[in-house]
Amino acid sequence: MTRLSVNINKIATIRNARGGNMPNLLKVAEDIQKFGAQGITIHPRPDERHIKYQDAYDLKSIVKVEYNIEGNPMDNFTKMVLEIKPTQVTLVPDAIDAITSNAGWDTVKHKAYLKEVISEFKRNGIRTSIFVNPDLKMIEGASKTGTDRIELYTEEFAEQYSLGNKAAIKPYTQCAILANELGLGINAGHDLSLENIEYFKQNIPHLLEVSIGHALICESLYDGLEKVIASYLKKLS
Ligand SMILES: CC(=O)[C@@H](O)[C@H](O)COP(=O)(O)O
Ligand SMILES: NCC(=O)COP(=O)(O)O
Repeated sequence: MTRLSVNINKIATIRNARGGNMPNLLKVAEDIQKFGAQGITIHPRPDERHIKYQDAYDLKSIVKVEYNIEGNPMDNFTKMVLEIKPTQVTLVPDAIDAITSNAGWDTVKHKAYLKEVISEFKRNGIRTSIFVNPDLKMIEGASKTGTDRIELYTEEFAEQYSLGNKAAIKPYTQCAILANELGLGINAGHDLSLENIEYFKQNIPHLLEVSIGHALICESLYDGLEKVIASYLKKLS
């Protein structure tokens, strides 16, 4: 089974548009869990344009399933994660002003740095995952950082799949096979959707978890969160 972790950044985006508390992020997180999602993901960014750091703290007592916090391990972020102690931290090498995540780690170049931050999180009982492009060298590099898992960055797959290029799955499959051989757990995310998730799941062995936000919230505008989450769960079972 592959677990579904729902990224709720976009709920906070809508809330922040008016400065009030509608929609109520905590209530939505509770409902998403009630609808069967096995995880809640947030990706607070330094400008707090969607998830605010305070949200990350407030969610701690609300999230009863896996709590996954994503971000670049800069000082404020690291301090917050160490205080909250979520189930998992996913390290993403975002630039401060990135519109959204747009690259994985260079796990060879940043091996020493990643090793250091990963060991600090793990010492505190937090599972680690690092965001990587589907590149065998980066998977090999990841295995030398001590991380528990990798998150395959799926934007390129999603883009190519939408254009009809199903062969774009190949590097992802190869990376999943290698990651599993090297003892790494496999997560994936970015631009996954109801359209592409089934094909992705069928072609990625040992896929433990997907985190999905943007498309899932857009799909829910038409069909509602409960129905959309049920559709993902069916495709991931
Ligand atoms: C790592 C990843 O792919 C997602 O967390 C994505 O970056 C969502 O972030 P935004 O909602 O800010 O686009
Ligand atoms: N880690 C990926 C994530 O949390 C959601 O990405 P997206 O579905 O919003 O592109």
